[in-house]
Amino acid sequence: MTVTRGLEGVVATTSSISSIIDDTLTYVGYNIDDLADNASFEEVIYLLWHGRLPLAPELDELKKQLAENMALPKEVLEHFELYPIDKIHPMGALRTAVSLLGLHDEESDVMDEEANYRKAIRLQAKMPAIVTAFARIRKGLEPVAPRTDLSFAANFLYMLSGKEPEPIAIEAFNKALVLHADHELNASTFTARVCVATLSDVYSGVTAAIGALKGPLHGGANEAVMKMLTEIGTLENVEPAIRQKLENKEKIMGFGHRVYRQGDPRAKHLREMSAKLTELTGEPHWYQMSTQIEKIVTGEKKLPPNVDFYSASVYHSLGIDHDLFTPIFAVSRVSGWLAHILEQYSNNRLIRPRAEYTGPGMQKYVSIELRG
Ligand SMILES: CC(=O)SCCNC(=O)CCNC(=O)[C@H](O)C(C)(C)COP(=O)(O)OP(=O)(O)OC[C@H]1O[C@@H](n2cnc3c(N)ncnc32)[C@H](O)[C@@H]1OP(=O)(O)O
Ligand SMILES: O=C([O-])CC(=O)C(=O)O
Repeated sequence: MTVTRGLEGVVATTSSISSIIDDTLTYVGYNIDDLADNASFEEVIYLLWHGRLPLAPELDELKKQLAENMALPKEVLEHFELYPIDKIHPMGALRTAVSLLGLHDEESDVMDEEANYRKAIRLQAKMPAIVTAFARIRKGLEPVAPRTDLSFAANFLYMLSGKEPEPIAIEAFNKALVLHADHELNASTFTARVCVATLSDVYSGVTAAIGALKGPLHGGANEAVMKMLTEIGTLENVEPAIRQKLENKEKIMGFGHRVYRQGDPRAKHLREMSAKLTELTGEPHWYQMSTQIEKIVTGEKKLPPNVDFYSASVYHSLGIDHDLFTPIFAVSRVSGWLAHILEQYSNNRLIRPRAEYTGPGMQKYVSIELRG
């Protein structure tokens, strides 16, 4: 047996959803730069789920279905009262709420193609309501009901703050959702595919994926970036703090990537947004500190920033609590998870690799009184 640590470079499936070839990311053949500059998140959802861009009536229909399915069942809203909401991480709450949603979906275990598509719509639509309701309830505020006249991006910001968002905030948030939607066989998407390849249900696949995204080596890195920026605090502190971290062999959050070598094509869009938004909020130091960190880390370690690095200062500038950054990643990435789940069902085979055993050789069972 040859063991490839972390499955690096192992091709585990075929997929027609997204590809990373020579550091270029495409969704169904469309370059991410093109989509980031032009597409609405709803169009991207359609693209990932149907393998083509929608015609106008198809997009209208998807928007209508999403809008109709955004509100949460009362059982899910009420469950936030069951735990000390101000002490838990919102990714834990999201993971539990999605699992609970499955219990209140009569079609949860219906395994035909159409039922699975309907569940995909319901889950995609309800993720923003879960994250924003959690964020408000823990501050003693009432959840805000979604509005059918707002886009997906605008609705998220509206449900979070209770105020109609500015056009620039909607544009930035839509772009962030487009950039995070899918990414080939990343850890959380692989998790979702492994789960549903046992012919388990859609809710189980997404619940498992949320668990995988939560970790700081994956989606949890965006929150960790903001923590690092906050701890460093000022532009003057950047140089000594980062050099110290590198000397201590600490990982600098938001840098490096398993697949990209020259750089993550999504980072430049987020860098640009970070420059614009931090200027507008009167906090340009977050952007200046970030570019300074990038200069040192790329210079010293040849490691370029990934999608999580500049998204931190972008979300901060939109007034979003730092521990909601990873749940927002999930609000976008669930579109990719669902596309992969539907693709997995359509051509399923159990995913079950092998492990090379490195434990002790054959041993004889000794009864407990004779051990020691
Ligand atoms: C959406 C996303 O999931 S994007 C990734 C988000 N995660 C992060 O930003 C966390 C920081 N980055 C990392 O931990 C890694 O770069 C990962 C997890 C993204 C990729 O990891 P891998 O491909 O497994 O690379 P691995 O962790 O083995 O690193 C290889 C070498 O580069 C170094 N390295 C990798 N990333 C970093 C980093 N961010 N800072 C400092 N050194 C790093 C490692 O220390 C290691 O050095 P060594 O060979 O001297 O021991
Ligand atoms: O692909 C990966 O390994 C991680 C990543 O960038 C993503 O999930 O967007």
